[in-house]
Amino acid sequence: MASSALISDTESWKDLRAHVEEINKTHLRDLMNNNNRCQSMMVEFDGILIDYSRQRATLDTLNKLFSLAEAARVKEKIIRMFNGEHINSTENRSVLHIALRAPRDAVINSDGKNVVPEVWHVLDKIRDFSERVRSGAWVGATGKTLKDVVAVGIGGSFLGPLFVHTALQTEAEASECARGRQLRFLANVDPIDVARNITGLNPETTLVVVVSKTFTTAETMLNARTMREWISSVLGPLAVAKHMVAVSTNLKLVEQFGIDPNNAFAFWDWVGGRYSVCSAVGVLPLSLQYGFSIVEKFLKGASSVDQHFLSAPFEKNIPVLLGLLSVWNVSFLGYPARAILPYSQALEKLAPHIQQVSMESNGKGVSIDGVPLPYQTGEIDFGEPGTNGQHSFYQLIHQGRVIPCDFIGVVKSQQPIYLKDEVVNNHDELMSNFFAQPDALAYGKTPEQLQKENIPEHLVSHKTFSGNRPSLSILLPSLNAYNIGQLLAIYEHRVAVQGFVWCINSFDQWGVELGKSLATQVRKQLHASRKKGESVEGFNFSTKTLITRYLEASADVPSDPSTLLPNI
Ligand SMILES: O=P(O)(O)OC[C@H]1O[C@H](O)[C@H](O)[C@@H](O)[C@@H]1O
Repeated sequence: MASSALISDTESWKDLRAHVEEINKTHLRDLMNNNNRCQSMMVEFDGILIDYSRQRATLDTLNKLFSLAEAARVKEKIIRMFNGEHINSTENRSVLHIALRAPRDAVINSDGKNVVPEVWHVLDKIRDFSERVRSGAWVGATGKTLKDVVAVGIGGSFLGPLFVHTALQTEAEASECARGRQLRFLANVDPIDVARNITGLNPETTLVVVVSKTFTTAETMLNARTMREWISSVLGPLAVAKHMVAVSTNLKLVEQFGIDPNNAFAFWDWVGGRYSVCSAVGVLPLSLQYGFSIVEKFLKGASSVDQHFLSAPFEKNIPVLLGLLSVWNVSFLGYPARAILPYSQALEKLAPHIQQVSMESNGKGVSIDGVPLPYQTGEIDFGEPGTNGQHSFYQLIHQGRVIPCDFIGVVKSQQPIYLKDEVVNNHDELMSNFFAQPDALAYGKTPEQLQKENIPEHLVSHKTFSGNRPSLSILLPSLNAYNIGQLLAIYEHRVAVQGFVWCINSFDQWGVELGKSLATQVRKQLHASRKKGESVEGFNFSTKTLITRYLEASADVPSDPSTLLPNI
């Protein structure tokens, strides 16, 4: 395919389009009868088992998807990514989050320079710093150990670390290492988030980590100034040096903010924000909480999947298979959404993190060459842990819209409970649902079955399940730091594969800019109206009315600085 031609004009794409008719003739309950098909739709790597037999696909579909991958030059694009080529062309950058978790002796070049030694230089610095803080060798301004950490950051500088932290919190080894310590995340510029995060904390024993790739993000910088104020109002301005550190690619702005550059942890422009959890963005706060050796296991898990992604043939390549199946669901079967359903409370922040990774990466309107696309890219990701979701939105998934689901289960619970009078243990109960739901979606329930059960006639249609609803099952052996790293990398690379097939740039995010610049205009107006009494001008009727109402109705809100600190 020539670089400017559209993937949707290729024979492979057209072939898949035509193939939909074929697939529409078959119900999943019939496809599931073919054991050979099902067996070949299971793939295993490094302890992880993926079962995609409940996708509305046959082996023929898979072969056609492999042809599409060839037409889109997916293999070549993967290699270019690993080789550090500037595949993020609109920002003229490499995309090398894989280098963040590469072994110390690996060689990964960006712009002719091996980046691995720099990565390990920062990792060693984090190991050293986090050990000093945890052991009490580094103390706060009043000589007390810093046992609590508030990580200030938003978007990619927040969601990934929050996901990993939430997943590790109940893991036996990690929680033992975190004993007596707290890690909190301040993301939203909403003052309520400030209040919630500092309530119960003492500045004397708190370390604030300001995390921002650019160090210009409005919300993060305001929250960082608020935290600086919180510390210095109690401990004096000199205490900031002992109580605030930073993670950024922009070390100049870190220094201007007043954080000692020696206490700044660098990363690089070849790390996209939403792909940055394996950089100091995640590694620093997580090492402070759990110790570096736990976080190193997380990096190793991710690295193992990186190697698999680079080297496994497509037929056995988990991120490639999952990515191609997502393209099949979105672009050919026409399903615009995907539900991420972990049967593990520890994975409750997986869906919010993948939402950003996937939707910010692949929600694009033009090809990587800037050509408007005649097909939709990206999907609407959402999710909640099971079984909670079953009692909430699953009704729609079972009888309303068709939404391909990712079911994620874990063989060994982080916190097993065995009650002596119960038939099954608590984790078995959870997993019974994990195994049952995909079949309920795939098979459904026919009117004939209901009639045999003597269901009253007027309820038969209400109780009918059409079935034929696709899902895939991901079974992890356990949920430790290593497995969490594997899961992360599977999703990251899957998103990349989708973007490679759709021929978009999955590594920029121009779509977030417009709203930000309009907010700047509003911010100026709020300031001018409040301080100088200027009337609201330069907005459309609707926005002017709303802003005016806001200003008028909030005129009596006190502006005494002391009221900005928590009141709960
Ligand atoms: O890390 P920062 O530079 O503060 O950026 C934080 C976030 O804000 C931006 O608006 C982008 O949408 C995100 O991709 C990014 O992760």
